[in-house]
Amino acid sequence: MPAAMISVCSHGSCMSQGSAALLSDLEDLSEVLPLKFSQRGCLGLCGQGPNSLLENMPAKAGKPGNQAVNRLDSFSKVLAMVKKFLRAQGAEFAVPEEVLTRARFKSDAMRLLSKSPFRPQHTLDDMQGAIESLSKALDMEDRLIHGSGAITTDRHLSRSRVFDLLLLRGKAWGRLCLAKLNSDTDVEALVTAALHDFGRALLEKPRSFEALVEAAHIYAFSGQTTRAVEFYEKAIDLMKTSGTTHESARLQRRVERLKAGGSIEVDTGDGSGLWKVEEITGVTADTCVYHLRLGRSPGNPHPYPESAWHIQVFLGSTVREYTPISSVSDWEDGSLDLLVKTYPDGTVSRFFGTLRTVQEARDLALQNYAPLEEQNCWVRVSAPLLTLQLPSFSEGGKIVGPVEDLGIIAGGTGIAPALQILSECLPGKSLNCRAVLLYSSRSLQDILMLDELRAIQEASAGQVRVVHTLTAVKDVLQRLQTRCYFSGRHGHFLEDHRPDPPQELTPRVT
Ligand SMILES: Cc1cc2nc3c(=O)[nH]c(=O)nc-3n(C[C@H](O)[C@H](O)[C@H](O)COP(=O)(O)OP(=O)(O)OC[C@H]3O[C@@H](n4cnc5c(N)ncnc54)[C@H](O)[C@@H]3O)c2cc1C
Repeated sequence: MPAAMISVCSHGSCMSQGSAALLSDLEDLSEVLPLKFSQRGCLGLCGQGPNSLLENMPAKAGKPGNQAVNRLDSFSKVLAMVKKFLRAQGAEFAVPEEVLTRARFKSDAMRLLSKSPFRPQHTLDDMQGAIESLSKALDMEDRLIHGSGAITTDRHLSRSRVFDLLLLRGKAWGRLCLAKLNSDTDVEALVTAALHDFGRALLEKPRSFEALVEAAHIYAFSGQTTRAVEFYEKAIDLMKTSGTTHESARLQRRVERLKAGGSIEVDTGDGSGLWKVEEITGVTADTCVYHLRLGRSPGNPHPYPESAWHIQVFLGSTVREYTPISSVSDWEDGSLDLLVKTYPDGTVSRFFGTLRTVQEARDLALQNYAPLEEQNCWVRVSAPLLTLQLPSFSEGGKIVGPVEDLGIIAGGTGIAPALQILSECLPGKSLNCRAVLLYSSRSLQDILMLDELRAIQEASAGQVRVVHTLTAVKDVLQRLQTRCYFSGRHGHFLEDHRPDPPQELTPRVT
C-alpha cells in the first residue's frame, strides 16, 4: 500500500499565495515528526490556495483516500493539517516549543513577502512585520550555531538557513524602499540595509545568482547603474554555467537597457515603436478597446490624413493589422485606440488579452522588482499604413470618384475601418457623402461601438444610416422588437438598403 504523504501544490497561483512558506513549515516540522511531503502540480483549486493533498490517508473502513486541504495561509492552519495527518496514522504531535517558534518566524515572514497585490501602506506594514520576524529568526539561528539553543541542528544546515533568512530580509528591505520610493522618506538607509543583507548572504554563498540579482535590482532602483550592471553580469555568467538560459537572456536585455540609459519609449518620428497601454475598456466578453499612448507626439505629421488607415502590431516575428478607432489628430497627439477581439487560440489577439495598463504595471514593477520596461504594458506598432484611398476610389489607377453614395458591410471588429470611413462621410469631412452601414453582430450584447455609431448618425444630419442585423437571434418577434429585420442574409440588405445609385457611376459596395 502506498505510504500516506502531504503533497503541496507548487503551481503559479498557489506559489503566489504562499506555498513556499507551507513547504518551509513542513520541512522544519519533518525534522522532529514522522512527516512525508512532496511538491506537486495544480490541484484545480486555484484561488483557494495554498493547497495541498493528504494522499493515501488511512480510512476506518474501506480504501485509503486523498483529502484536499486548502487556504493553508497561516502557520496555525498548517499545524492543524499536520495534526490531522498524524492522527490518521496513529502518530503523536510532539514538537518542542523552540522548533515551532523557529519555523513560525521564517514562514510568517515568507507569507508576508508573498502577499499580493502591492499596496503601498499594506506593504509598509507587511515588510516591517517580515523584517521583525526575520531579525528574530536570525538571532535564534545565531544562538543555535553557537550551541546555546535547545535544538541541536546540523551546523551546515543552520548556515544555509542563515543565507535563506538574510536573502528574505534583504528582499523585505528592498520592498520597503520601493514602497517608500514615492514618499518624502529618505530611502537611503533602507537601500543600505538591503545591500548589507545581500552582501552577508553572498559571504555565506558567493555563487548564489539569486542574491546577486536581488542586490543588482536594488542598485538599479537606487540609480547605482554601474554596480547594478556589474552584479547582473556576474549573475548572468553564473546562470549560463548552470544552464538557466531563459532567465539570463531576460537579465541581459535589462543590462543592455541600463547601459543605454534606461527608457524603452522610442519616438522614431513616424510613430513606429513601443506604445504604452494607458487604459483598457471592456466592450464585450471577448473584445476590448486598448488605449495606447506614446510618451510624446510622433515627430512627423500623419501620412494619410484623409484616407482609411491601419497599423501593424508586432509580436516577435508575427505581424497583424489593426484599424484604430481613434482619429488622425489623436495619433498626432500620441494617442491610438485599438478595438481588438481576442481569439482564445489567436496569436496576437490573445497577447492583447494579457496586457496590463501602465498603472497596473507600475504597481507590479514595485511588487516584483522588474522595471516598467519589462512589464506587459507595451505594444510594438508600425507607422500608419494605407488601407483605402479616400476621398475618391480608384480603379486601375484611375480615380473614379468623387463618392456620392457609399454602402459598407461590416461584422464584429470590422466596425473599426467602417467607423473610420463613416466619420469621413460627415458634412465638411473629406468624403461628405451619403452612407449606409449594415453591421452584422451575433446578438445585442455583441454589438460593438454602438455609442460611437449613434454619435456619427446624429452628427450626420441624415447623411449616414446604420442598420443592424443579429445573426444569432432566431425569433422573428424578438428581431422585430429589436428592430433588426435581417438574419445574416445580406442579399436582403443589398435590395432594401442599397445606397441611392449615383447619377453616372455604377454603385460600389465595399
Ligand atoms: C487591414 C486590417 C485591419 C484589421 N483591423 C482589426 C481590428 O481593428 N480589430 C481586430 O480585432 N482585428 C482586426 N484585424 C484582424 C487582425 O489583424 C488579426 O487577424 C486578428 O486579431 C487575429 O489575429 P491572431 O494573431 O490573434 O489570430 P491568428 O493566430 O491569426 O488566428 C485567428 C484564428 O484563425 C485560426 N487559425 C490560425 N491559423 C489557422 C490555420 N492554419 N488553419 C485554420 N485556422 C487557423 C485560429 O485558430 C484563430 O481562431 C484586421 C485585419 C486587417 C487585414
